[in-house]
This record gives sequence, structure tokens and C-alpha cells, in this order.
Amino acid sequence: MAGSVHADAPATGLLSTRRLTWKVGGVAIVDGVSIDLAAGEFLAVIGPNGAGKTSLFNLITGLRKPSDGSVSLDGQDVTRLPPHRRARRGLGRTFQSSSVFNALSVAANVRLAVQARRGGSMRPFPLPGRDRDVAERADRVLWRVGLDDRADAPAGTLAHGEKRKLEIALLLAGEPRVLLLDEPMAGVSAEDVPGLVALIRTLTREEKRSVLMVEHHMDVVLDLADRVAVMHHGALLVCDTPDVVMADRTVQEAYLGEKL
Ligand SMILES: Nc1ncnc2c1ncn2[C@@H]1O[C@H](COP(=O)(O)OP(=O)(O)OP(=O)(O)O)[C@@H](O)[C@H]1O
Repeated sequence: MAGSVHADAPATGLLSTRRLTWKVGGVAIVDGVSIDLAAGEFLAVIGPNGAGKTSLFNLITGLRKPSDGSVSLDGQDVTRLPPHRRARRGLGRTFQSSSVFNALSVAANVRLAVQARRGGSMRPFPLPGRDRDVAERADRVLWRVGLDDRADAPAGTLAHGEKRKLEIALLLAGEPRVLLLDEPMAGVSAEDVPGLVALIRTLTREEKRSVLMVEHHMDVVLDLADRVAVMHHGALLVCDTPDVVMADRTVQEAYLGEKL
């Protein structure tokens, strides 16, 4: 398996998995995956439909319990921790299906996420004084993703591209050290893709965040990723630089009949 981590190697990444496995009815949906995500690294996870990419994310964030193997953050085993405890340790995730409250304003959605991060209640409207720093933090995050001019709009009225930005804002509100982006370009119109790619590049490279991203658009993957992990039938086929991965014959074969 080119460029990948040996299953017995110590967990050296900011985020590491070892022999991570999830079986359903005896079938391995995720099959012995060992990866290391270094601090400041951008690792893309690709693979044909049904390869197990979202399931791998679910195991890393704790939404699913593995049948075998481990997940560690900063060298600490978090395999048994529930999702909110992993989030508190710096693991943040966007979802393919939207996690936005459509009836609330864009700003109120972000304030809720900031409050949740600070261990506050989920009150949708800030109180004066005590919650001022929450509102200020939310404003900063909205400005950061370029949604400050849409702060008062109901979230349900946002266009697809704007909604993706709001999902990224909700993620940033949690102040994560490791960002898990699940298909950030899904549903985004072709003309909005470059803007969203530029935003993700700025948020990650300039601020040296570590990112694990599942994405089907290969041009986006090649544009952003330092390394690419390819999954097929639940297992890791290759994990290496984009050039090496694109030239790999087993990868071409895995994608047979699909556009790479
Ligand atoms: N809860 C479940 N029970 C049984 N099978 C499941 C479950 N969740 C996922 N699967 C199956 O596991 C396989 C991997 O699914 P997963 O969504 O992880 O793939 P993926 O690589 O993210 O696919 P896509 O690119 O289409 O989003 C699929 O065959 C899917 O049907």
C-alpha cells in the first residue's frame, strides 16, 4: 500500500487511526484503515461511491463505534469518547446533509454554535452584556467566511454556496484544530466552486489548520490537498502525494467506469 502508515506504527499524527474497522452484518464497511494527519496537513479522502469515506468520518468523529482499531488525537486514544468530547478536544466536522436552523438568521445560527463551544445553553438570542463576546465572536466568524452582509437573512433563504459557507462558519465557531470537511462542494454551482475553494485554502493554509476532506471533485482535491488517501471497498488503497496517486494503476482500476 503506497505511502500509507504501517498498522503497527505509533500514532504520530495530530489525528491518527490504526486498523480502524467497522463491520455491519459481517461485512467490513471500513476495513483496517491506518492513517496519520500531521499538524497543518491537508489530506483528501477519495474513492468510488460506497467506498466507505463517510463511514470513516463517522468512526473518527465518534458517531459510529468501530468493530476494531483505534482513533487518537494528539497521541491520546479517543476511540471510546463520545462525539462531543472529541469536539472539545479539537475535532470539528461539517455534514453532507445540512445542520443549519433554516428559520433562524445566519448570525443566530453562528451564535448558537459559539455558545455551544463555550459550554453555554442553546438560547437562540443573546442577552446583553454577558453574551456580547459571543455575538462578537460570531460576527468575526461571519466576516471570515464572507457572510457578514447576510447576517440578518434567515438561513433558509441562502443559496447553496452561501449555505456551505455557513456550515464552515458553524465549524469554525467550534474553534477546531482538526477540520473534517464532508463534501464541501456538494450542491454548489460551478461558478461558486472557485470562491469556496479559495476560502477553504485561506482558512486552512494561512491559519495552519489540519484538514481531512472527503470530496468527489478531483480538481478541488488536486488544488487543495497535500496528500490523497484512496479508499476502495472500505480499505485504504493508497495514501500519497496527488501526483503519485493519480499515476497509480490500482487507483485507476478502482475507478474503472467512473470519472477520476
Ligand atoms: N448503517 C449502515 N448499515 C449498513 N450499511 C451501511 C450503513 N452505512 C453505510 N453502509 C454501506 O456502507 C458502504 C459505504 O458507505 P459510505 O457512505 O461510507 O460510502 P462513501 O464512500 O461515503 O460513499 P459516497 O461517495 O457515495 O458518499 C455503502 O455500501 C453503504 O451502503
